[in-house]
Amino acid sequence: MEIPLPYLSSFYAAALVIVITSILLRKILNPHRSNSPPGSRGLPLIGETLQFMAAIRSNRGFYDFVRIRRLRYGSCFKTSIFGSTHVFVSSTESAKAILNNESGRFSKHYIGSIAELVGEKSLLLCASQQHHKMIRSRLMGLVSSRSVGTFIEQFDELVVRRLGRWENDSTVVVLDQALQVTFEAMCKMLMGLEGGIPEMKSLYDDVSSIYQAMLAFPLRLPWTRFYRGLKARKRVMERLGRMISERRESPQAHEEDFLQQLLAGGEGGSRLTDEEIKDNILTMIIAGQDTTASAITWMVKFLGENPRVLDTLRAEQLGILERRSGMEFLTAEDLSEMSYAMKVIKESLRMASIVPWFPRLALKDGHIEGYKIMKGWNINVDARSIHFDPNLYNQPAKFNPSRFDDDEEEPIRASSFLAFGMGGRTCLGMNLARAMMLVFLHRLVTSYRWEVVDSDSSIEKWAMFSRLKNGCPIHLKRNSQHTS
Ligand code: HEM
Repeated sequence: MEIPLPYLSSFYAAALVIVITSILLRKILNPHRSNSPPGSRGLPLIGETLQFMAAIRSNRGFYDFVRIRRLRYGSCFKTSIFGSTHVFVSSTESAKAILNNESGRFSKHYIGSIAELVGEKSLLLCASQQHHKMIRSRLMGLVSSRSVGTFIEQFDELVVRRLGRWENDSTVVVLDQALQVTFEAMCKMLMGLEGGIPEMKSLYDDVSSIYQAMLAFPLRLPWTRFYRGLKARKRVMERLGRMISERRESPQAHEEDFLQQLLAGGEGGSRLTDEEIKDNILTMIIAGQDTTASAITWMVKFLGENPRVLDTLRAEQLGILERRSGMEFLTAEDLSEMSYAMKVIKESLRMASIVPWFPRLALKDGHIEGYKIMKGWNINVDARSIHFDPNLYNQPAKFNPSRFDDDEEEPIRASSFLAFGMGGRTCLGMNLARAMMLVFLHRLVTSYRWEVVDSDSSIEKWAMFSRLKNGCPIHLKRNSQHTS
């Protein structure tokens, strides 16, 4: 049946009047919206949560949700996820203002499910500046130059042992190897746990379940990912609780690891509570293991795809290997000589943008990039977009470590490189992360030649940090002239 033309045009005219009236009414009833950042709030109540969840479950990764909207709306846009308004910003000026937070207008804020999984006493979550300062100062012992020095040698021992087990002419999955070695390193440093004991395997599985639950829909039903994460957290907390009790009963029986330092208390008798200690040990494992392992995996992939860069890197690393011949494990001094490797690391971190955005909460009404921001909104600094901004990085999609040369005409400014964040919440473990990446790189390029077997760049579903789905499988040939 055909609808007569006059009816059709009056239908369209009526629809147009309704749309215009509703836009005008919304502006009159809610004056704040007029200067609000562009973007869609999606459906009533659920907003754009379904689209966000779809991105998490896709092979393009959860950043794709942000990327699409950034292209559609520009460098500052808003959306609504899990019942809250989220604003994403990607100019370096806004990033500096928000992350340095001199105005005190912002605090750190994660979605509730993450807070429940890592624990409310975690450094990652401390919202009050004073509480954050206290916890951070107590955790600083982990990254003192003495601790980092000891850690480098311990980590090198673990890497040498692991790479020594790889068979010539075989294929290994870099992500699996890196996750295991970074996990062993964190457990050794934090709790004095040695690899190979059965406890480590169950701890590894529990930490993986917690990680996998971080972006899951927060449903507490026994078959859900979130519920499994909460159960795993409970087991980790119980295990840490038992460890703390044993150490209190016989303090001399334990070596000087980080847990022991925390139990001993700081200068002036300041101590963290058991809850603070447990939440922060878990935080360090999660923050330290997954990020660093993902970064190592991307780095190996980028190097495999850029043979010239790999040749320059190998020449530098073989030079260092020869200079230190006969010495056992790498030291902080050795790492300080790895200037090209350091640029490879920076470039890999830029391109991988492991932590793609940094979440904050607006504590007051205010303005960002000329738009009105309301108290209680989530403000996210989109670091990935800054890392790929062609005004800041020439040919941003090209893997080019030399862009970090000191004598570059326009050196890269601190606010353009946000791999470890900026301001008071800068990554606590960045020196450990850099050290792990340098050590892994040194041993890999001096012991093996490799080819990336599967160049697929799909992102792992549900991953909180950007991780390659195939884990980057590489085929290895032992470098017979230069084994350590
Ligand atoms: C390549 C590896 C790593 C990357 C890319 C990375 C990245 C980041 C970033 C971007 C932040 C700041 C987030 C924000 O401002 O919202 C951060 C914070 C943090 N990172 Fe890392 N991280 C890495 C490794 C590590 C390691 C090895 C540890 C510990 C052993 C660690 C512990 C932490 C902690 C505790 C915080 C919270 C700091 C605070 O709020 O004061 N990270 N990390």
